[in-house]
Amino acid sequence: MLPVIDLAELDTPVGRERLREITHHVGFFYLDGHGVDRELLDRVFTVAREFFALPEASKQSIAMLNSPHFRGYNRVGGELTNGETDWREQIDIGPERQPIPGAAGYLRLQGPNQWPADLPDLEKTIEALDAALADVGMRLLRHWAASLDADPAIFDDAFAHAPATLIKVVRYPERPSADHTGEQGVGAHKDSGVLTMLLLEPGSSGLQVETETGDWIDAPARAGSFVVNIGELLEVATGGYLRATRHRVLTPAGAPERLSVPYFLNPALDATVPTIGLPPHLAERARGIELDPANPLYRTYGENAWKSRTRAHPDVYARWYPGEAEPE
Ligand SMILES: O=C(O)CCC(=O)C(=O)O
Ligand SMILES: [Fe+2]
Repeated sequence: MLPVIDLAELDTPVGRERLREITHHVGFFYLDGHGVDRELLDRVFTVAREFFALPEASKQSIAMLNSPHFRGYNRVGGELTNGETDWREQIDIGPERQPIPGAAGYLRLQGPNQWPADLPDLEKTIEALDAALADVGMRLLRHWAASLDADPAIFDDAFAHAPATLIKVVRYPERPSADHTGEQGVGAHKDSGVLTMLLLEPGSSGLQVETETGDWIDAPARAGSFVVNIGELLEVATGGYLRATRHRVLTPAGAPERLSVPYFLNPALDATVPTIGLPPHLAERARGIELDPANPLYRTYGENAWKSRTRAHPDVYARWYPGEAEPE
């Protein structure tokens, strides 16, 4: 089972050291004591169910294909990980901002969301969730910084102006279905941002996490907890001391469906996450940044995000940015 950390534990040096070691070795844990209102979390899953139950035409009216900013709905099978089709439907939501006129490259990720006209509660609920989780996420980041003997506020600047949080509301249909017998709900990947807080529907399973020895362990939902994991930018910021762990979701076999809401806490698109100068006893245990030719890691969040968005949604990329280079 994944380790459990209570947020209150992190007020002590011993608790912070535990956070640091867990995220050095495992990179994933259950977070208890986060203080986010239970009723809000229930509301998130209620509105998620309502969204997925909308008629296909309503969902398609906010298709991501309409959005040069990679926002909106993707039907089941409309997304790729490692070049393979993921078996999930989802809506991708980011900060509600105007596009940047004349923007090039990753700055084109900034822009408005698409909201379903038939479900006004979705926007309100996601807004409330964003406020609550941004607060928990920033507290965690300060604890991480302190655990690495850095200034606890070292990450604050990168998030102070226009953080590029991404929230997904996801449904994995059951397996097998008439048109899908494969296991890939979402293929093995690292998250591209700083840290992810994952809300799992109570009772659900299917998430698997890769261990240091290359085995896969199950991470079922745990009542009252979020699952937290490190993204690639924290691996980069710590020279690989903290681990951006690969994970995947198997489509539910013998269970009706699975809902999840991953919350990706990301800095501003043009922010470069500061490199943390580790004290010698930690530096000697840093593994270095994983050099995977198939998955380059960038220090600027927007570059990393552009890589992951264009790879996951080649149809959106081709429609809005024809003639640009293959996704990296
Ligand atoms: O749905 C889940 O449990 C995990 C999803 C995930 O890893 C992702 O969207 O990055
Ligand atoms: Fe993920």
